[in-house]
Amino acid sequence: MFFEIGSSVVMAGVAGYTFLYQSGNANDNSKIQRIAANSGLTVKEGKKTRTIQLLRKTKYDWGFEYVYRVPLGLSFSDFQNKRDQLQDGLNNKSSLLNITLDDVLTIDFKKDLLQQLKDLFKEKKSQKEIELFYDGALKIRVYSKLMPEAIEWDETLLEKCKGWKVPIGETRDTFISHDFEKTPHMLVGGSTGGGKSSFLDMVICHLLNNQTENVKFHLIDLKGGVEFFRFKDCKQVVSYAEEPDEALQCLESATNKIKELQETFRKRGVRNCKEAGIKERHFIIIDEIAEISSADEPDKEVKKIKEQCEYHISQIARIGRSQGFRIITATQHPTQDYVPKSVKRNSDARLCFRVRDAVASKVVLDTTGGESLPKVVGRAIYQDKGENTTVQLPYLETGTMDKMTHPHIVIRARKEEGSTKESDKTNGQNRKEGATGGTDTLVIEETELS
Ligand SMILES: Nc1ncnc2c1ncn2[C@@H]1O[C@H](COP(=O)(O)OP(=O)(O)OP(=O)(O)O)[C@@H](O)[C@H]1O
Repeated sequence: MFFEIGSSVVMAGVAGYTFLYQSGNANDNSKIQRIAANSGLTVKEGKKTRTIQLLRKTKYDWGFEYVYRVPLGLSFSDFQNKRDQLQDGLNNKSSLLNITLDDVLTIDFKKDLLQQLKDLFKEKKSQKEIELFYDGALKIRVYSKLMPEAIEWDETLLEKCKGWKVPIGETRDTFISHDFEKTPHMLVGGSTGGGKSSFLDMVICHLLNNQTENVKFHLIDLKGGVEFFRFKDCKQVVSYAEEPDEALQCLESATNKIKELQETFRKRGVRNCKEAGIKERHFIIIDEIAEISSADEPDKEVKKIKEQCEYHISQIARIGRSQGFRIITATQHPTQDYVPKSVKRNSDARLCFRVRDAVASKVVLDTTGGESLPKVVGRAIYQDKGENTTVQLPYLETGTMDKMTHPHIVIRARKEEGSTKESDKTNGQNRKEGATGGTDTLVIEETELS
């Protein structure tokens, strides 16, 4: 009897909170409209003052999507500028609870009820987060669960992402990865400090560990080597560049290899590396592609080099996939000038960190949204074959990255003393690729095994 009364009280309490939560949702539309009106998102038409008008409301697992007609005279960016007001307004009731029937069923009535309720309420006390989109109508997504603000990389991700998969991150309720075998080329864009290079580093570490024997890297680090230097002596790195002329050598050697393979495939009557039984995959990774854009280059000679780089990038993106070549390009300046059309056309995967404005978002994603991401490092919109998902990327810290890289480092041949830094590196690489004409004096190649 006592148990029945107790459990009824508990259920009634929980139901009360659940109602509060649900009615919170029910009120979201009127709140959004009030916030819009109070924060000046209105236009005057004669004597009337107009604001947004609800067209439809749809419930999803993650929350609700409200679609509004925007009065003439207001633009999407007017709403984006008021994103914080809209979100804060929806959260001004401090105790919104997201408790479902499943949560209630987890309560064990034989144990300390009060403690269990306290724990449940603590866990379920939720804030709402919003995202804005525009496709002729204003869409406001109200998420009932916050995205994680930071995720530490851990070793279980190596198990979760087998084959040619790499982690992308966590959504509000699931983990997603990217499969370079299914979608080979990727464009990564976002303002400075968003997490682009850290993502590229994580991709390299994953593939070094999960595809040790099959992966080949062509690393082009135009940020002065600060990002990829730790990988340059890895056995799997077949070419490495820090300057546009070195980048050209890297890219040329990649296109030559593609053409060589095309010829072999033709002779063997096979269409691609899968049919040819080739397990090797080449990753050309370029961190900051804007640095090899010919668009604003004043120096004639350098411009020529950059134009050739663009030509090779375009070739690799267009014809490389059947030969097992994948290209990942990253930029903090996503503009039409800096991202070659062929890269965009052929990169079915996109990763867009927060960008300055809708124009930049459209360059990366072909749609707006990247400019409305919250200012959270590692937060991005992942797009695979046109479908967008907001994710929080895991962060692989430097110490762990070094530990993962260390077993793959080999001692390379060094060039004669007095050689320039650039030719030193490329000669070492060319020798590895089998090119002739190097003047190396020392040939040691020692692999440290884990
Ligand atoms: N997923 C993440 N989660 C948390 N912190 C991160 C994440 N990724 C990067 N960071 C932090 O943000 C810093 C900047 O990241 P990163 O260098 O990758 O940015 P970026 O977009 O490449 O910037 P830039 O274009 O200026 O080089 C890192 O040094 C790290 O401290």
